[in-house]
Amino acid sequence: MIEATDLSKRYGDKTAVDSLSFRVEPGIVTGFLGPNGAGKSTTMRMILGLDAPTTGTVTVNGRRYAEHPAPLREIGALLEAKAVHPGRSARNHLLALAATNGIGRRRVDEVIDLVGLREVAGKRAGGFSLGMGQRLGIAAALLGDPQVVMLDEPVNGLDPDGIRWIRALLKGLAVEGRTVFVSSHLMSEMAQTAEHLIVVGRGRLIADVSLAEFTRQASRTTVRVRSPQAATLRDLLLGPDVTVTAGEPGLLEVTGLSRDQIGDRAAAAGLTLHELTATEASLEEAFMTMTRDAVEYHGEAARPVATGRSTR
Ligand SMILES: Nc1ncnc2c1ncn2[C@@H]1O[C@H](COP(=O)(O)OP(=O)(O)OP(=O)(O)O)[C@@H](O)[C@H]1O
Repeated sequence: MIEATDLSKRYGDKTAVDSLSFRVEPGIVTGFLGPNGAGKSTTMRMILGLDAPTTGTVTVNGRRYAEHPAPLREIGALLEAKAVHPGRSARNHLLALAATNGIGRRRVDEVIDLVGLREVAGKRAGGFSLGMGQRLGIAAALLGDPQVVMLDEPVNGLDPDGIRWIRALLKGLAVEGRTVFVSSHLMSEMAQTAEHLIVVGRGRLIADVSLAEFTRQASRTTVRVRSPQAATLRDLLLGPDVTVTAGEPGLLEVTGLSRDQIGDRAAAAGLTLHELTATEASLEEAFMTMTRDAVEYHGEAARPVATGRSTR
C-alpha cells in the first residue's frame, strides 16, 4: 500500500504538489491521472525518496522509502527517465542492479523471461527499441519481487502490441495481490487498465474514485431529435427530470429520457421524426471537464494545460 498524507512539494514559488492525501490499495490497478504538469511525476519521485516533500509524508507499506532495509523488495518503479548504460547488455544491467541489492542471479533470469527479453538479453541495451527499453525498465522494477509496483506513463510512445502487453502485465500483478500504481494523462488509457482512479490537477486531488463510479457519473446521455413538429414534441417531452434544449430549427437535445422513450412518445402522438440519436459524453470529455474546472479554480497559469488538451 502507498499512503500520502498532506503531501506538498514546492520549487521556489511553484507548487508542484499541493496537500495531496490518498491511499493506493493492494490487489487492484490504481490509475494516477492528470493533465501534463499536474504533479504526477513529482509525487512519484517523493514516493521513491528521490525528492523530499516540502510538507507531509508518503509511505510505502507503512514506512518511508528510505526507512526500508531493502527498498527494492518493497517497491519497484519505472520512472520516465531511463538509467541504463547504453553499452551494457540487458542481462548485465539487471545483474549489476541485483548484485547491489542482494538479489540472486536466478531472479534476473526470471524477470528477463517475465518481460519477454530472453532472446535479446545479451545485446547492448543502447540498441533497444523504445518498447524493449520499456520492458527492461519493467524487468528492473520487478527484480526485487516487490509488493508495490509503480510506473510513470508506461505506455507513452509504445505500439499497440506493447500497450496491450503492459496492460495485461499490470492486471496480472494486481491479481497476484500487489499494489499497482500507474500514471497517465490519458483517460482512455486508464479506462482500459485501472480499476480505481486518483485524479490530480495543478498538484491538487480532484477525485479519488472507482472507474465504475467515474463512468457512471460521466455517462449522461443526451438524445438528439430532429422533427418538423419540434415545438409540439418539445411540449410533449418536457417533465420534472427532463431537459429539452432547442438548437437550430427543428432540432432538440433531450436529457432525462432514453432514445426509445422519445421514439415511443412521438409515435403515440403521431409526430414525425427525422433523426433520433443518443450521444454519450466520452470518459475523456468527462475527465477534461473535471480537470478544467479544478484548473480554472486555481488561476490562469493552468489554463493552457486544460484548453491545450482539448480534442474538439
Ligand atoms: N525540479 C523542478 N523545478 C521546478 N519546477 C518543477 C520541477 N519539477 C517539476 N516542476 C514543475 O512542477 C509541476 C508538476 O510537474 P510534474 O512533472 O510532477 O507533472 P506531471 O503530472 O508528471 O506532468 P507530465 O505528465 O507532463 O509528466 C510542473 O509545473 C513542473 O514544471
